[in-house]
Amino acid sequence: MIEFDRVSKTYKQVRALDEVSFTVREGSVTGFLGPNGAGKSTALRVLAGLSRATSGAATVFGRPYVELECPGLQVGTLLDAGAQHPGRTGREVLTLGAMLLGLPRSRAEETLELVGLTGRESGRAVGGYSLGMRQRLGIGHALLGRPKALILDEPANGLDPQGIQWMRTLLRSLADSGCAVLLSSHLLHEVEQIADHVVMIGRGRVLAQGTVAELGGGRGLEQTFLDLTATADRSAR
Ligand SMILES: Nc1ncnc2c1ncn2[C@@H]1O[C@H](COP(=O)(O)OP(=O)(O)OP(=O)(O)O)[C@@H](O)[C@H]1O
Repeated sequence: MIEFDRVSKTYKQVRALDEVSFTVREGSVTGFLGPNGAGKSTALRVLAGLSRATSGAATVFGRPYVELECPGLQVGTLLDAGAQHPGRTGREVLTLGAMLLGLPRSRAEETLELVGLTGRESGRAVGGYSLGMRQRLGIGHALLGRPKALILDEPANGLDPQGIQWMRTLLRSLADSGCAVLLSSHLLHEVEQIADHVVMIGRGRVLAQGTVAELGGGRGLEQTFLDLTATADRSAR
C-alpha cells in the first residue's frame, strides 16, 4: 500500500504540497491528475525518497521508501524517462539494473521482451531512442525487481496509441496480480481508461479523490477536472 499522510513540501516561498493525503491500495491503479505545477512530481519524488517532506509522511508498505529493505525489489519507480545514460544501450541499462538488484541477466532479457524493445532496438544507444522507447525502457527498469508497488510519473508521455494500449493492458494486469500502481498524467482520457481510482490535485492540495465513476459523474473526468482546477485558481487569487 502507498500512503500519503498530510504531506507538505515548501520550497522557499513555494508551497508545492499542502497536507496531501491519499492511499493507493494493492490491486488498484490510481491516477494522479493535476495541471502544470500542481505538485504531482514533487509528491512522487517525496514518495520515492528523492525529496524530503517539510511535514507529514509518505510511505510504501508502511515505511518511508529509504527505510525499505532492498527498495528496488519492492517498489518500481519511473520518475524521469530521460534519466538513463545516453551512451548505454537499452540492454546494458537493464542488465546493470538487474545486477544492482542481485537478479540474473536473464531477467533483463525477459524485461526487454515484456516492454516490447526488440533485439535491434535494445542494442542501440539510449541517446538515439525516441521518447516512447525511453518510456518503455523506463517502465522496464521499474519492473525489473517484480515490485508490488509502482510509482510512474507521466509514463504515457511520448507513447503512440499502440504503446498507450500496451501500457494500459500491462498496468491493469500488474494491478490484477496485486500491485499498487500510482501514475501521474495530464492525459485525462487515458487515466479514465487505465485507472480505477483518481486523485486530483491543484496548487498542492487534493481537490477530489474517488473512483473514476464517482469523479466522472456522467460528465467525464475532464469536465470535473476543469471545474475543480478553475475553482482552486479562483480561490487562490
Ligand atoms: N526544486 C524546486 N525548487 C523550487 N520550486 C520547485 C522545485 N520543484 C518544484 N517546484 C515548484 O513546486 C510546484 C510544484 O511543481 P511540480 O513539478 O511538483 O508540479 P507538477 O504537477 O509535476 O507539474 P508538471 O505537470 O508541469 O510537471 C511548482 O510551483 C514548481 O515551480
